[in-house]
Order: sequence, then C-alpha cells, then structure tokens
Amino acid sequence: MGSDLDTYKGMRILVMTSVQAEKEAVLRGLCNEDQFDVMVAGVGSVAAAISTVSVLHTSQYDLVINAGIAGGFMDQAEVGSVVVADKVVAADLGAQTPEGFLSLDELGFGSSTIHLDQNKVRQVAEALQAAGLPVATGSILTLSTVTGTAATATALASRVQGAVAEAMEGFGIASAAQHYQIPFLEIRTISNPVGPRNRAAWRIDKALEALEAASSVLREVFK
Ligand SMILES: O=C(O)c1cccc(C(=O)CC[C@H]2O[C@@H](n3cnc4c(=O)[nH]cnc43)[C@H](O)[C@@H]2O)c1
Repeated sequence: MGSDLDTYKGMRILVMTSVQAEKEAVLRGLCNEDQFDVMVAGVGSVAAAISTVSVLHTSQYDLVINAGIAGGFMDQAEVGSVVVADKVVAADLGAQTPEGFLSLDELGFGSSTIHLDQNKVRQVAEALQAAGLPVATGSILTLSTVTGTAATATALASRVQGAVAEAMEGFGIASAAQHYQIPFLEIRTISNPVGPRNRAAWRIDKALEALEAASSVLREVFK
C-alpha cells in the first residue's frame, strides 16, 4: 500500500538552512538530487521567514523543509541524534508576568504553535530510524535567544510539552510555508545540549555528519 509520502515522489522540495555549512552538509547527503533546492535562510526567525517568502513568491514547491543543527533537551535528544518536529513552537513569543509566561494564544493574539502533518512526521521519523539513525519526535522550539542557563532550560522544558530541541528559525520558515499553503517539516540534528552556555563544547562536526546522513535518507524517501 502506498504511503502519504509517496505523493511527494518526484515533487519539488525546498530545503532552508540557517548557514552555509548546514547547506553543504544537506547537499552532500542529497547528492545534488535536482528534485531538491537547498538555500541559506539566515539566522533567526525573521531573516528566515523573509528569505523563505522571497523564494516561495517566485517559485513553486510542494514541500518546505527546515534542516539544520539544534540544541537538544536533556534526556530527549542526545548530541548527534536527529529530531523531527511534530509541532513548531515560538516559545518566547508572548509576555512575561509575575505569575509566569503567557503565550500568544493565552494573550489572544494568534498562536505560537504550528501543528504539522502527523502522518508525514511519523513516516519521515520511521525512515530515519530504519536507516539506523537515533531519532526523537516532538516539539522543536524556535527562540530568538539561545538558551544559556540550566534555569531557562528547565523552564522551557516544563512550559512546552514534549519539547525535544530548540533552534532559531523553524517558526519563521513554517509561517512562510503556511502562508503559501505548502506543507512543512523541521528536521534537525543535535550539536549541543540545551543548558549552561559552553560554545566550545558544541559538536558541530558531529551534528553536520548526522545532518548529511539524515539528508541522504530524505533523498531516498522522496525519490
Ligand atoms: O561555526 C560553525 O562552523 C557552524 C556551522 C554550522 C552551524 C553553525 C551555527 O552556529 C548555526 C546556528 C544555528 O544553529 C541552531 N542552534 C544550534 N544549537 C542551538 C541551541 O542550543 N539553541 C538555539 N539554536 C541553536 C540555530 O538554529 C542557529 O541558527 C555554526
């Protein structure tokens, strides 16, 4: 029986990364498969949204994927593993109050959460797992500020149910894709734990290797 992802076979897929090193890792994994276009979106949700809109305004795609590296929440996603978002959450979009954080939803100004197609999420996660990659599925948080303390990491993990990882672009790219009614996936590999800042300990090399491996699975899944 055909899967949901079979409908994407041979279709046009746009992959947005934050930086050039991520783009190169994705391209190595995709082996220059011409079904995919890979572009650098820039760092942060606003830059990434603008870049994505400028591409989608002039070119047709059937699926948008945000791929890159991320921080992994403790006991949810280890360094070198892959995370697939089932939800994208703009986790710092809202208001701080003495009683706690209020999301955009709670303020009545829209939603801080973009829900993704659970069938696609599950099938991509299963394909990555079948290829032998360690995979976690859950909420990937989009933040303007990289978490740098244990207290913030704990607060985010308890405030956002099912948080597996944090990065800085997903919500912007997903919002752009949603505007053009194009399905979206966020797939990241973990370079560092979310917590006290120790930039020297980030394993970017390991995360980029995993990103290349995950991208080669994507090439097979959508071929
Ligand atoms: O220095 C390098 O060689 C290098 C190579 C690839 C990527 C980078 C980045 O700094 C990418 C920035 C990008 O990474 C995401 N990210 C990674 N870890 C976290 C985190 O703990 N919290 C939030 N974001 C994270 C994020 O999406 C950045 O845009 C450098």
